Amino acid sequence: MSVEVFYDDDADLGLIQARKVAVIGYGSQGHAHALSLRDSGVDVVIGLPEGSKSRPKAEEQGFRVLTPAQASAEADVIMVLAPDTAQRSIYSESIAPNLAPGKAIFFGHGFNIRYGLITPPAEVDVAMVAPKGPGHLVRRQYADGKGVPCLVAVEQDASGNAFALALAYAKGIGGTRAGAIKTTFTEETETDLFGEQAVLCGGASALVQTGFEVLTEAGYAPEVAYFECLHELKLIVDLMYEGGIAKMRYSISDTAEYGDLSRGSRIIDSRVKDEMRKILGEIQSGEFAREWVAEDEAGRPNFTKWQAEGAAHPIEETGKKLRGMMSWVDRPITETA
Ligand SMILES: NC(=O)C1=CN([C@@H]2O[C@H](COP(=O)(O)OP(=O)(O)OC[C@H]3O[C@@H](n4cnc5c(N)ncnc54)[C@H](OP(=O)(O)O)[C@@H]3O)[C@@H](O)[C@H]2O)C=CC1
Ligand SMILES: CC[C@](O)(C(C)=O)C(=O)O
Ligand SMILES: [Mg+2]
Ligand SMILES: [Mg+2]
Repeated sequence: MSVEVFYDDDADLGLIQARKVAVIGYGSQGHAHALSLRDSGVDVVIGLPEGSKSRPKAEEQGFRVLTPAQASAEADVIMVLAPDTAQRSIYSESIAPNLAPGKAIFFGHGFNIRYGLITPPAEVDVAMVAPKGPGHLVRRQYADGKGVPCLVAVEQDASGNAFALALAYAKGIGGTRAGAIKTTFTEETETDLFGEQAVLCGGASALVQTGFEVLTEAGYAPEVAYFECLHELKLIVDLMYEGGIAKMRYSISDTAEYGDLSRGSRIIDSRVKDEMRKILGEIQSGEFAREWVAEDEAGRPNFTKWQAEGAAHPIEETGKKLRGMMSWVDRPITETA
């Protein structure tokens, strides 16, 4: 195998249990890391600004909540789980003044290090534990005795022990139950951005919406179109998750499999592949990062407009009505945060 994968037996939980961890941010990833680390016997404090919307939740869930600066001052390991676009100013205002030799700064995604927005001093460890899944499922899997795979990387090894500490952290959130893969900040950042833009989020959302539009514009019932293009996608992807595309093809009918084999490449054709390569190029050159930082600094005008357009898409109304009748869809992501 070309990568190194680490499991529970390879990680020493004692290394992170011996440290105090400040989790900066209590959103999707922050709540999952904080709750699971605490369940793993780690001393955790939360860093959130006064007036943060997340403060009541973290306090209700039994955490000491300090400002990011206070939490960073107390902790030995500072895990930055605030939005990527907020991290640069949090770092300069609250974290950097509280760094000292022997401390470690951790990230859940490499964006700010990869694009040079944060440059920690040489005397601290800089590492990453990046779960390959949404935070609410990171927590749910941990609570169910399972785990979400993580990418683990060290950018700066001041202590000589940064990788072992990062592996210990990954174990504390269940990552080494599923497998922690050793990588670099660059590989994690570029593949993560590519995956979410081209395949997992951008690609999948556009595929689902477009399929729904084609069926409803042709006069088919929105409910039928919803089940066909969105609901059933999970069931098909579950089979891929369990046994790859081969297992999915084993389970579907021959008719579906012939349609898959003969038509799939007409949908995802060479034009789509060229566009994917272009998107990867924008990530590698830093063009996407510059665009996103500028969009955020301008108050996110396009982000807000596109978010509203997505929310107003007819598939959302149809889905809301149908999901209201599905008693088995009973684990809302709001149950943990
Ligand atoms: N979402 C995911 O599943 C994944 C995320 N990641 C990475 O994890 C990191 C966190 O992302 P995510 O969990 O989605 O973030 P969320 O948007 O879900 O949560 C962000 C949290 O940070 C808080 N916050 C906002 N501003 C500040 C600030 N100035 N100081 C301290 N805390 C602040 C927010 O509080 P408030 O409620 O007040 O806004 C909120 O609690 C990112 O680096 C992301 O790329 C990595 C893998 C998957
Ligand atoms: C797929 C989106 C993601 O990269 C993730 C959940 O892993 C993110 O940034 O939220
Ligand atoms: Mg990701
Ligand atoms: Mg991501």
